[in-house]
Amino acid sequence: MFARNAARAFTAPSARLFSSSSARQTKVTVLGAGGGIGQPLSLLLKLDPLVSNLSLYDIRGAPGVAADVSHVDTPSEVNGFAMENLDAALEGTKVVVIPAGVPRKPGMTRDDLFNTNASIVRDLAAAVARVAPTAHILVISNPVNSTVPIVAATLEKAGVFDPSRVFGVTTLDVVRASRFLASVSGTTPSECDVPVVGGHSGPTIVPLLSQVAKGKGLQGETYEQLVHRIQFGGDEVVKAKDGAGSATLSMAYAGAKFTNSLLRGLNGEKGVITPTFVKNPLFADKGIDFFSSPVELGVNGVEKIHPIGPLSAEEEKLLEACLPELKKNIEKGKAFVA
Ligand SMILES: NC(=O)c1ccc[n+]([C@@H]2O[C@H](COP(=O)([O-])OP(=O)(O)OC[C@H]3O[C@@H](n4cnc5c(N)ncnc54)[C@H](O)[C@@H]3O)[C@@H](O)[C@H]2O)c1
Ligand SMILES: O=C(O)C[C@H](O)C(=O)O
Repeated sequence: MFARNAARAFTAPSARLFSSSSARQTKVTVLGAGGGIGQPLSLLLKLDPLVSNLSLYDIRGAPGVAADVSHVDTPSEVNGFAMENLDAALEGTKVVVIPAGVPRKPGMTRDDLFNTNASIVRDLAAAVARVAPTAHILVISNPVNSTVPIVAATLEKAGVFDPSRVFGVTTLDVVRASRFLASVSGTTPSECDVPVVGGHSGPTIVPLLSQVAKGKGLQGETYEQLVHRIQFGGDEVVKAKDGAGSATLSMAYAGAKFTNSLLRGLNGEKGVITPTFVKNPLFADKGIDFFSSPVELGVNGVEKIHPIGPLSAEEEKLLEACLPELKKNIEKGKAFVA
C-alpha cells in the first residue's frame, strides 16, 4: 500500500491504530457493513494483521463491499452476506462489531434514535446469541447508553450473557479528547491520552483532563470550552454534514482501534487498557450497572475494571450531571427488552 520511500512517514499513524504482538488470528464479523461507518471500518479491519477472516453483513450492499475490500492485498479472507444470510455471517465468529442502525440528523439527540435502533440491535444480538453465543460483541449503534443494556438483556434472556464479552464502543470520545487537548495544549495527540468515563452522549461523557499532564493545568473558559467540545463533538459533525449523517470516518478509525485492542487482549497481550462501556460495578450502588471506565482487556475480554481515579472539583460536578441521565438511558434499554 505504501511506497517504500514513504514508509517512514506512515509508520507512526499505522502503529497507533494497529499494534500486533501475537500471531493468533481471529474471525471478525461486521453487522451493518454497508453503511457510512461499516464500509471504512471493514476496510480498516482488512488492514489489521490480527484479523484472519472478515465477514461482512448488511440488509443491503454487503456482498459488494466485501468484493471491493477483498481485493486489498493483506492476508485475511473476506466474505459478504446479504440480508437472508445473517446466520452464515455469524458462523464461527469470535468478534462481532455492530454499526447497524440509523444515524442522527441536525436537531436530534442520540436518544431520538432509540425507536428505530433498539429493535435492530436486539434482533442482531438475538442472532449472535443463537449462532455465536461466545462471541465478543462491540456495540457502536446509538444510543450506546441504551443499546448496550439491550444487547446484555437479550443475551441474558437467551441464557448466554457473559459481562466480559459485551462492550459499548466509546473510543471516539477518547480519540476526540486526545485530538482536541493536543490542539489546545500545542502538543501531539500521543501525549494526550485522556481517560473519558461515563457514557456516550453529551453530559454523560466525562473527560478526566486532570489525570493528564497536558490537561491538568487548564482552567476557566479554556477548560470549559474543551470539555464542551469533547462532550458535543458528535454534534459538530452532525451539523457540518447538514443532514447527511453523523461521524463515519473518525468512528471507523475508533472502531478499528478498539477492535485491535480487544484482539490484542484476547491474544494474551498484557496491559491493554482502554475506556469502554461495560457491565460495571463502580456505581452499581446508585442503580447504574453499565459505565465506561478504563478496562483491562485480556484472553476472556474484560479482564479487570479499573476505578476512575482521583477527580478535580470540576470533574466531580461533571460526574454528578452524568449519573442521573445515564441511569435513565440504561433503564430505558432494559425496559425495552423486558
Ligand atoms: N458509538 C459511537 O461513537 C458512534 C459514532 C458514530 C455513529 N454511531 C452510530 O452508528 C450507527 C450507524 O451509523 P452510520 O453513519 O454508519 O449509519 P448508516 O445509515 O450510514 O449505516 C447503517 C447501516 O446499517 C444497516 N442496517 C440497518 N438495519 C440493519 C440490520 N437489521 N442488520 C444489518 N444492517 C442493518 C443499513 O442498511 C446501513 O447500511 C448509528 O446509530 C450512529 O448513531 C455511533
Ligand atoms: O453524534 C452522533 O450521533 C454519532 C456519534 O455518537 C458521535 O459521537 O459522533
